[in-house]
Amino acid sequence: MAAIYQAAYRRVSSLICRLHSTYVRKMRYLNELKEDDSLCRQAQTSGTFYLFHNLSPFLQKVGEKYFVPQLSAAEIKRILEKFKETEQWIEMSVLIGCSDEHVPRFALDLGALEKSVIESELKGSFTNLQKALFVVDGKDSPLLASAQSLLQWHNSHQYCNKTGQPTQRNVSGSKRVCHASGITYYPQMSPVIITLVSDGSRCLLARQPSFPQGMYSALSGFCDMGENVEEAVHREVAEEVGLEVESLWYSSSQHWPFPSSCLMIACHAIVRAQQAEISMNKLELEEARWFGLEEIVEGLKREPRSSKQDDGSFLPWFPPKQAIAHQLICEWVKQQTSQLA
Ligand SMILES: NC(=O)C1=CN([C@@H]2O[C@H](COP(=O)(O)OP(=O)(O)OC[C@H]3O[C@@H](n4cnc5c(N)ncnc54)[C@H](O)[C@@H]3O)[C@@H](O)[C@H]2O)C=CC1
Ligand SMILES: [Mg+2]
Repeated sequence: MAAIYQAAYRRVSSLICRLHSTYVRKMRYLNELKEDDSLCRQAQTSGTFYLFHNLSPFLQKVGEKYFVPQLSAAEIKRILEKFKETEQWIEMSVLIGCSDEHVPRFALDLGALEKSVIESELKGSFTNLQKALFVVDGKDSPLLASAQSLLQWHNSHQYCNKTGQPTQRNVSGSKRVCHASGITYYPQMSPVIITLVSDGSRCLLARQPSFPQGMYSALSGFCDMGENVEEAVHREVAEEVGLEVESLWYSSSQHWPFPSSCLMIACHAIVRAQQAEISMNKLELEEARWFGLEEIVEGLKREPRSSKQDDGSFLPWFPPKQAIAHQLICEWVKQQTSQLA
């Protein structure tokens, strides 16, 4: 009897497994790789690798386009042999995802090896992440950003905060453990709110002194300990421009690797048109002002290069489409235009 139940159970389980979508199977496989060291070690032999050098990703240029090559384990071994290094280096890679066909993807930083040798061998160049994110295909930039953030996290968490002893990573790189204290460290992100404030017909954009000339963006700020998203939006708007938010709603979120792993939580906020006088915090901002719809539409068309005028001043332009600030601004334009229609 028990055997009949077992057989029936196996049939139902395998049917459920087949019914699972490609996405669900992929996520379950990735989770297994994170947890199971021997499975992950085996996966490294059949996976593909994104290369980094001191946290700069490796890109290849074909014509005017930049690509992020995925190298096989065999190609990595060939490069390592050039340096008379062993394939043990592959163990320093971190798991960053997998294809729909379950080919795992890893990121590996070869920062200790001579950059120019790798570049000429693989015919490409290690490019600063800030530049790389804006020149590669849209689907590759989130992958590069999260891979670099994870590599950076490992670099800065080599030692236990409590004992000062070296921490040991698991094979996938999803955590580090201090065996002396038993503390497990997981990769961290800092929550940051980014808010496009509107008074109903205009939106508020600001400049930090570090921004490139002419660029304006939505207000942003790190969440304080214990704060929820709504409280952080209210506080940042009050702190930076002296306004009181009446209502707000969530738009979307984005992982942002600068300065190190932020989770950008994007919201729209409304302030009362009668109480919209800006009182700017000069310690944080260089300029903050209201923009009308027309000026925003013009600014969205403007390239950073074309923003400089003959008298040396700069016309306003906004963050590129890879930044969530851009999305907030486009959503506001859509909202305003639909109101006008
Ligand atoms: N993807 C996007 O569209 C945009 C992303 N950002 C990102 O948002 C982040 C935060 O924006 P800000 O307006 O500069 O923040 P902010 O208004 O909170 O000011 C930054 C200051 O906050 C303090 N701070 C508090 N917690 C911090 C933490 N965990 N890490 C670092 N500093 C902390 C520091 O004193 C720092 O100088 C920046 O890293 C920036 O790169 C900003 C605008 C657009
Ligand atoms: Mg700020």
